[in-house]
Amino acid sequence: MVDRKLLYRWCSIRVEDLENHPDLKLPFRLVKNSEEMGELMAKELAEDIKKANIEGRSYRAIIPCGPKCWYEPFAKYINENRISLQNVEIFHMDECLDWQGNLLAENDPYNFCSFMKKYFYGPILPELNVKEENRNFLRPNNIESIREKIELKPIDFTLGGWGQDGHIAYNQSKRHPFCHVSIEELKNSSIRIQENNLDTIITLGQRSYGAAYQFVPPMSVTLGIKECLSAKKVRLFSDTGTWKQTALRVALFSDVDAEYPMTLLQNHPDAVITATYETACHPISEHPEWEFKGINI
Ligand SMILES: N[C@@H]1[C@@H](O)[C@H](O)[C@@H](COP(=O)(O)O)O[C@@H]1O
Repeated sequence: MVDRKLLYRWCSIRVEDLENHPDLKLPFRLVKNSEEMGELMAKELAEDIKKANIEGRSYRAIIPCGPKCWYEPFAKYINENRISLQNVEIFHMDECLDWQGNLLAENDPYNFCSFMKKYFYGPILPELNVKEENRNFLRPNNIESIREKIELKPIDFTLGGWGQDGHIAYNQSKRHPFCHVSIEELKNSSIRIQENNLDTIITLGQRSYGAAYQFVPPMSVTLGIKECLSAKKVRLFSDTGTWKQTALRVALFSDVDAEYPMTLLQNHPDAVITATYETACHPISEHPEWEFKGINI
């Protein structure tokens, strides 16, 4: 469990001092805003695919539903530069489910598959687009076949975001009173269906529905940490501000800790975290006068 005194120290670092901070556990990039981040995400993935095309090899990527700022620039970059995605295989990292573990309604805002069809595949020119059979959406009934497909060949790139507890895909901190998950178990976690944590549901309700947590899907199917971190490159990005600020500090400065799954990125040979200025700020760093008993007094 994260030590509160350490957490206070990490959250006290001014945003201006984060990049190149001597205590960083892994590379960190700061970008101005969503626009700059979307362009960077789009270009990094597109250029990596272009390189694979030139080398004449197929390309496999795990991608998220959110951050959302990169879909439009990605399609634009692909279309304008005529980069073919015909040899690309995509694995979608997670999907939301209802309380019985079933898929959501097609137009539910948390139906990741519907969203990705519309905003990721939709604007890409048909002759360049990823083939239908290479679009791997996670569903409650295809866990084994997706697992086998992923194990078949290495993944080139994992592009992702993170959640309030530093979850990658939906690999949340396991807070069950009777079931404890060690760092090693978390690291080897694979595709599964699960109940989402209460704090995940509350924060999603707050950000999407004016705190109406009643509309937030309570379950999910997710790639495990094992699949997500199996990629040669892992790039996590966030532009969604306050609900990601503390997880970012923990990811950047904490030792590996199962309470914040993102800290496992430290064990990856080529992982980079990128955040917008707003996401990298922290209220504690802006208020050195705040007093917390037993922590700074
Ligand atoms: N489980 C999903 C992740 O797969 C996604 O990457 C993240 C993006 O969040 P945002 O849209 O705030 O960047 O949201 C949730 O945590």
